[in-house]
Amino acid sequence: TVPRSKGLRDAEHQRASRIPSQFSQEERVAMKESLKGAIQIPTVSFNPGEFNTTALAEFGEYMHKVFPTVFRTSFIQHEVVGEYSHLFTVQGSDPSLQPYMLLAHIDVVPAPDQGWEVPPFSGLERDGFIYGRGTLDNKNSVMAILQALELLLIRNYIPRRSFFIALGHDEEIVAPGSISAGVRGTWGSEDLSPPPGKGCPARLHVDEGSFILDGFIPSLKKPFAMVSVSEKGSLDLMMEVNMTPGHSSAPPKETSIGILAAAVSRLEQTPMPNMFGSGPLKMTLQQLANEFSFPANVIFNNLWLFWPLVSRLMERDDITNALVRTTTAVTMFNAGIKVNVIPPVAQATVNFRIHPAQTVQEVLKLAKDIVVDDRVQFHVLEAFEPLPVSPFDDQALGYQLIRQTIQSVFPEINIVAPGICIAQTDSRHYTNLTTGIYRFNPLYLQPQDFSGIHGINERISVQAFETQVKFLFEFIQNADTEQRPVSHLHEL
Ligand SMILES: CCCCCCCC/C=C\CCCCCCCC(=O)N[C@@H](Cc1ccc(O)cc1)C(=O)O
Ligand SMILES: [Zn+2]
Ligand SMILES: [Zn+2]
Repeated sequence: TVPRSKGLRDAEHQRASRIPSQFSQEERVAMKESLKGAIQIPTVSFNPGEFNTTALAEFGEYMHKVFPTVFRTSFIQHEVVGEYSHLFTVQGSDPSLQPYMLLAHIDVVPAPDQGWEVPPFSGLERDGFIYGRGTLDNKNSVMAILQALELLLIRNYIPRRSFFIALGHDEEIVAPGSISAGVRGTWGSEDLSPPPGKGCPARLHVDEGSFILDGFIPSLKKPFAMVSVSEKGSLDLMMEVNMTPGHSSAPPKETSIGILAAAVSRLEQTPMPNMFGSGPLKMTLQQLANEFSFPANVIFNNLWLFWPLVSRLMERDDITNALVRTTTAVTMFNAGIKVNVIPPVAQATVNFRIHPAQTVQEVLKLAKDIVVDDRVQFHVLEAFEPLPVSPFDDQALGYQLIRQTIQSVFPEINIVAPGICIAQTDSRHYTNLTTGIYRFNPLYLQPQDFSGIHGINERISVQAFETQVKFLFEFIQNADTEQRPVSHLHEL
């Protein structure tokens, strides 16, 4: 712990130099217009190596235009990494303080027009919401981080603790993560304990990957903040059936399409085992137990007895089901060359999101045991193991900084709980550099909002975006604390 005198000075310093997170009406209008402009640039990632490079280049110029102070501040270094990713190094006044990293991504998934109330790249504002692809995933974070920094700099802020802002351009494709590869390249090290002066100096990473969750669990009436201290693994498995093509007037009993469709159907009809009780979920629910109304509070305070009931209830909803098991999503099916030709090949791709209690190999074996057809070939396209759990006890400074900022910006939220991200984030590329990886977007999220992520009518309220800027404005200042991680190998 920091000695009292130093701690006191630290607190006094914090009080004396604290910049209030109050923004003028003009600044609030400007920040929402900046987000709209960002949404209008279609920075779509399609497949590995298939990006809208024109839009990505335009976005780089756009950042210079809307955040001029960030780009002209002498203690901020900006580097373009991997052609379209951006790494900002903000040099603090106290080099003895371990730096941290804020992550976000510029690229978005495609958004066909159909189903959208407004065109997905219009950035139109309706009833207090800004609509568009990337408003939640993840241009809101890109713009909020840079906006908060711009507003701090305009108010003559000088950070004490250095930090990095890593804005990737390929998060939405399975890539080596150009920004992380670039960052590692910049720091010249791949390992957790590099020689002095080498390696990733940032021991705290904050990325997308959770929210203030509102309405995801029946009988839990109050929203709570879940900070993801881990994330599920993933396995992209391509299944293929090859057969001799021929005239469709004399077809075999089963074609390659029929064989593969049956295999895929067996996978869909046979969910992976329910792993409730092993992984961060139990911790999340135990922290929430007393927030539930009766009798749920009794149930969640006695999971040793009621866990079979809880695990069954959580299976009923797609989102909470994703917390208790490895999920199976058949996302691509390609086959056939012509209506009167027996199809030579059929391919299907299955996207598994792996529960922390399982491994890639275990899921692969389970899938083969479910398909149980040696005419089906298996090809692993990409795989990531579930990530380690980052420290979240009272000594974990990174987690505590996030918790502290949540409580100051969202005073109405009285529960901050660790949890797991059911999706993947760019932070998966940094696990060999630090264990202090946290995923949290300071936004309220309701189930219907989740359907907008990679779906239709993705939107963010103007007020929520302003609050996200406020959160980062506060977080960056909170991180200036002189408190240091305790010696027992804790990261920030
Ligand atoms: C106990 C309370 C209930 C908890 C309810 C949880 C609700 C959902 C909350 C957060 C989900 C996080 C979604 C935002 C981050 C998504 C980031 C993303 O889309 N990542 C891609 C990365 C990827 C993976 C595989 C690929 O081939 C390409 C990209 C993703 O799809 O995961
Ligand atoms: Zn994302
Ligand atoms: Zn995404």
